[in-house]
Amino acid sequence: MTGEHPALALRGLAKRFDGTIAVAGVDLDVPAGSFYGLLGPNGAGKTTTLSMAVGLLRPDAGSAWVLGQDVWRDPVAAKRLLGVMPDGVRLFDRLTGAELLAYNGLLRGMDPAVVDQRAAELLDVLALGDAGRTLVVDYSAGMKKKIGLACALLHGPRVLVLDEPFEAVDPVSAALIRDILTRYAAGGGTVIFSSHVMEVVERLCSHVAILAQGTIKRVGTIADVRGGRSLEQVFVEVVGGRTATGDELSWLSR
Ligand SMILES: Nc1ncnc2c1ncn2[C@@H]1O[C@H](COP(=O)(O)OP(=O)(O)OP(=O)(O)O)[C@@H](O)[C@H]1O
Repeated sequence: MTGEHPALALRGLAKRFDGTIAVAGVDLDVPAGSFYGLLGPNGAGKTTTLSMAVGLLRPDAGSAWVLGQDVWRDPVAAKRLLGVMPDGVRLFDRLTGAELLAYNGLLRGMDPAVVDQRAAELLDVLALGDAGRTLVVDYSAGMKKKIGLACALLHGPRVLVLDEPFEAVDPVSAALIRDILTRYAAGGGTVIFSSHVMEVVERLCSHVAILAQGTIKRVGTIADVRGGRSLEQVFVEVVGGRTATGDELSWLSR
């Protein structure tokens, strides 16, 4: 039974790299059926947190559960429920998009006929149909995002975890991805994605967490976190940041 569990539950997740604390003890509950945005500035620890949450990076401390399945104790059960689009992880890029999808489907033990049918549909919906015979290594950055999303969706996961899905994606493709994710969430799936883009999170998400310096600074529904202000105002207040005095870079002025 997974019905009563959060889609994703993180407790005390922590990671250090060579003495630098990347993630300093993250607790988070992502309700099943929510559309969850993980916001944070560069270096906040978003990728590290999501990688530990989905079983790609072993935490120094803490635990992660997907719909009640322990990601680190029972990775196979957890990964069956998960679709993941990591950031910066190399795809097997000497394959065409269609071959990459077939490879992913067969690795997951799916029926080849189902893989073929879903792969064709995903390539078509993501406007990658014409690129079906192009090697992924020759795809643009945005096309790589889209084939990564197709790989994450292929087995019909219950929970989708996407690292920066809108980065390097043109507005038309971004709208396409938004549409697919909205339909997926409307069908009962849970989406959690990291982003720097306030408008996307504000437009799509039911919930948001703001991460800075490896800890969660704000968490809740979008309305609760905003508290009547814009998300950008809250983000800047939480994250801080230096204000230019106007004297810097004067050598750039003609
Ligand atoms: N493999 C690694 N080795 C050493 N340091 C790392 C490694 N991965 C991440 N870090 C450090 O951990 C911190 C958090 O990085 P992380 O990539 O999780 O942040 P992020 O919020 O995803 O950033 P961005 O928005 O820029 O992608 C940073 O200080 C980064 O330099």
